[in-house]
Amino acid sequence: MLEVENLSMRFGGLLAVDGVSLKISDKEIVSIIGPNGAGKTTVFNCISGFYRPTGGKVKLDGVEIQGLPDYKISRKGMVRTFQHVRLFNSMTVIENLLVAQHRHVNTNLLAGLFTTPSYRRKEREAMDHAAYWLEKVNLLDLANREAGNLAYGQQRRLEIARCMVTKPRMLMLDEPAAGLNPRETKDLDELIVSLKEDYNIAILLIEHDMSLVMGISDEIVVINQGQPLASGKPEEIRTNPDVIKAYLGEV
Ligand SMILES: Nc1ncnc2c1ncn2[C@@H]1O[C@H](COP(=O)(O)OP(=O)(O)OP(=O)(O)O)[C@@H](O)[C@H]1O
Repeated sequence: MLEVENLSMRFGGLLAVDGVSLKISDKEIVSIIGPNGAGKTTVFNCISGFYRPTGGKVKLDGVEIQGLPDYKISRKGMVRTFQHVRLFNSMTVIENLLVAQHRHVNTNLLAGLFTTPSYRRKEREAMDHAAYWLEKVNLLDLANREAGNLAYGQQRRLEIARCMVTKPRMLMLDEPAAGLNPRETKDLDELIVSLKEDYNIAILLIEHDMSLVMGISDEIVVINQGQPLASGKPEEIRTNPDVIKAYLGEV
């Protein structure tokens, strides 16, 4: 589905990403790991259209999409979360999901002004869809709370629901377990696996929690100082001497 070939990104004199390649198929979980500052988020930013890569290709179903703006990439079904939660804090939980759906579909201004039957039907569908995903991430009871008042773990789940209401093919999660307690991490683990198994979503994950990564990934890509260090199945990565050295070097 998605192929990243020889990606590079330069910021002035710093080559933050240098020759990174990866592939992800439908219904696959691929994780990008590496020490702090390795270039993981920069890879995400290049794939999701926040940066125009300096070099390399990003292909979706064989079609090059590198350099397209983020909103066009998300309309192709590739959506992401951020390292730091970005919700509309003063809106309610459910409003956050309704806005996400509106921003994703082209809504007709006139239909909205005159509240035509088709507009009302779409509104109802959006509401049902939002409620469905709130239930799935265990936030339905909190639908009318202000998003900014939710606990941190709940905000992270709301972010995932906000991606899912747009019916993506691929979800890109940037450190979703950061700041979660063990119970919340376990719930997140189950949620991610369910998105893959039950909704056929491809998931690209950046995560520092190694037990989460090792437990759910089909494939792991390791980058170090912007460059590819290793890639393979979790058991291959766990025992790879170069990977062990890169991580020990960080401590
Ligand atoms: N917009 C930018 N301008 C200049 N330098 C940047 C920019 N974004 C990232 N960098 C630099 O690129 C390098 C890689 O950063 P990046 O955030 O991609 O790493 P990371 O692997 O995601 O790190 P972490 O695990 O700490 O989040 C770092 O040296 C960082 O300072």
